[in-house]
Amino acid sequence: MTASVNEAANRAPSQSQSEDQSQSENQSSSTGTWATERTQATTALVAATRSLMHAAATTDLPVDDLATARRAIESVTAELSARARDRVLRIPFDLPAQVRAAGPEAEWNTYALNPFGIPVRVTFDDETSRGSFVPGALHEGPPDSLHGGWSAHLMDCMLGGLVQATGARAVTATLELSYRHRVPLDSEVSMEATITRRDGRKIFAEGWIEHDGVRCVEATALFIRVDGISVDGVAS
Ligand SMILES: CCCCCCCCCCCCCCCC(=O)SCCNC(=O)CCNC(=O)[C@H](O)C(C)(C)COP(=O)(O)OP(=O)(O)OC[C@H]1O[C@@H](n2cnc3c(N)ncnc32)[C@H](O)[C@@H]1OP(=O)(O)O
Repeated sequence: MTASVNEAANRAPSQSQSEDQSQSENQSSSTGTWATERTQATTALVAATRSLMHAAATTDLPVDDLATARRAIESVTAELSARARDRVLRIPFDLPAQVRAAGPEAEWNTYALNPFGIPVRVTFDDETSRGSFVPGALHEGPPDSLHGGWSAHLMDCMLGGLVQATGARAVTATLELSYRHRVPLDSEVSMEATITRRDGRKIFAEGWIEHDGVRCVEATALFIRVDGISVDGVAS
């Protein structure tokens, strides 16, 4: 079951070669026909780009080699930009809900289509979600520690993704974090999110980031339902 959901999460729309591909891909997301070669290829390209970002920021090669590498990267950038969309590909809005419905073994791989976001493997169990990832050099704030802004990104994604997985069209109204301990780099951290209360359009949730049994970051958030707004997909 996990495999089939992940395959779906990594598949793309079927009209990848059409002139109007950007619109087709974004609009097809709510119909379940988005799974084709394009999203798989984009997922692989995004993963390679993430590795490139890490390598570019941490390389210790001689300076002359850096100029050579830069020219190679600029060449690939020009090639990819020859035909571009305005926005990144979006996942279907209901993908997290599909994963949640598939059971606690099924995984949602976040940010498969956007190298800027932190990719997290998320599982759902009723009104709780869990995820893990290994922060690295690109995520550093204080020395050897996760930047607090990335913690906020992670918590918003965990809590917001859980809300989305319950089928609610909602946006974050407030997100409050307590940074209790630094989050070290290069070591796996675990995360959890739970919906704690609903009150009309309001959905309250809380979550945390934990390392080695220590709860480093705690978050509470308020989401407001915006049911009148129709969305085909979301960029995560
Ligand atoms: C963005 C547009 C496209 C959306 C498409 C569909 C979305 C489905 C895709 C989801 C994808 C995942 C998303 C990931 C999480 C993000 O990253 S979301 C992005 C960050 N968040 C935003 O951009 C939200 C910006 N803010 C807003 O759009 C509006 O302020 C809100 C939150 C919708 C509220 O505006 P409103 O609908 O006019 O609500 P309003 O009637 O003023 O208030 C309703 C109630 O909420 C309370 N409330 C409202 N705001 C607050 C607040 N900040 N603090 C405390 N209470 C508040 C009010 O006091 C009121 O309470 P009651 O009086 O009923 O007790």
